[in-house]
Amino acid sequence: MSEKKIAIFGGTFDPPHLGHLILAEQIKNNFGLAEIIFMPAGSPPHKKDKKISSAQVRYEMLKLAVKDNPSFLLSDWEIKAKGYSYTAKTLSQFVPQIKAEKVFFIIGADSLANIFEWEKADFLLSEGKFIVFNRPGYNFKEILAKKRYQAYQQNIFTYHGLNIEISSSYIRNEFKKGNSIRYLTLSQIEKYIKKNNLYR
Ligand SMILES: Nc1ncnc2c1ncn2[C@@H]1O[C@H](COP(=O)(O)OP(=O)(O)OP(=O)(O)O)[C@@H](O)[C@H]1O
Ligand SMILES: O=C(O)c1ccc[n+]([C@@H]2O[C@H](COP(=O)([O-])O)[C@@H](O)[C@H]2O)c1
Repeated sequence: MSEKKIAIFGGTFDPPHLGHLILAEQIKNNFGLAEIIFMPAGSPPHKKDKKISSAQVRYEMLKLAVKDNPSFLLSDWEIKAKGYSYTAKTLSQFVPQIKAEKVFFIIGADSLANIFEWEKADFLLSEGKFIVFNRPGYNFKEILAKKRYQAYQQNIFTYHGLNIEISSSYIRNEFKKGNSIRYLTLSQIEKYIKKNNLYR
């Protein structure tokens, strides 16, 4: 029997966009993952001073995002956990509960570039496995050539798929300006944003 591989895709998801879905699907295909667990951060540690939508709202949007893909699951674990959503906590407390031979974290190249600012980064990179998707403006080779990354190369799996320029901040800004956000996210999420009067 082949080993079951799954990944956790953590993020703020304010809002979830097509980039998140495209990269998750591409990674699922290319790494032979059985499932991807989308994990909205309850309290994102690096967005302490930023105005973000409530965890409940971000969770509901993500529910709409994953509902048509049976391989995309959703977890409220980081939302229910107390305090900041440190990935080190998710690795030590949530990952051991998962029934799979291999568990990866999915991040974008921008997150990889900042990972040494994360809580317990050395623990994360030595005990966790990261699948990293390219992001415009970030170069895998340049990031990984830095000395601090050298010891952890065996736990960092890069995947170069499509270059996707979409970001949640772009969507929020466009929407705020009164511009259409059609085709940047799913239509049901666009409807949700309008109905709940987000980002105005
Ligand atoms: N277009 C993209 N290409 C590659 N990685 C992405 C892309 N969008 C998001 N990610 C990755 O997905 C994870 C969650 O991202 P997040 O929910 O913060 O979206 P974002 O578009 O980066 O948001 P914001 O613009 O508000 O910073 C992060 O690890 C981020 O690097
Ligand atoms: O653990 C940390 O210190 C830490 C710092 C910044 C980001 N993260 C996690 O990285 C993921 C992407 O974060 P973000 O802010 O780009 O949406 C999300 O799961 C965050 O909880 C984690």
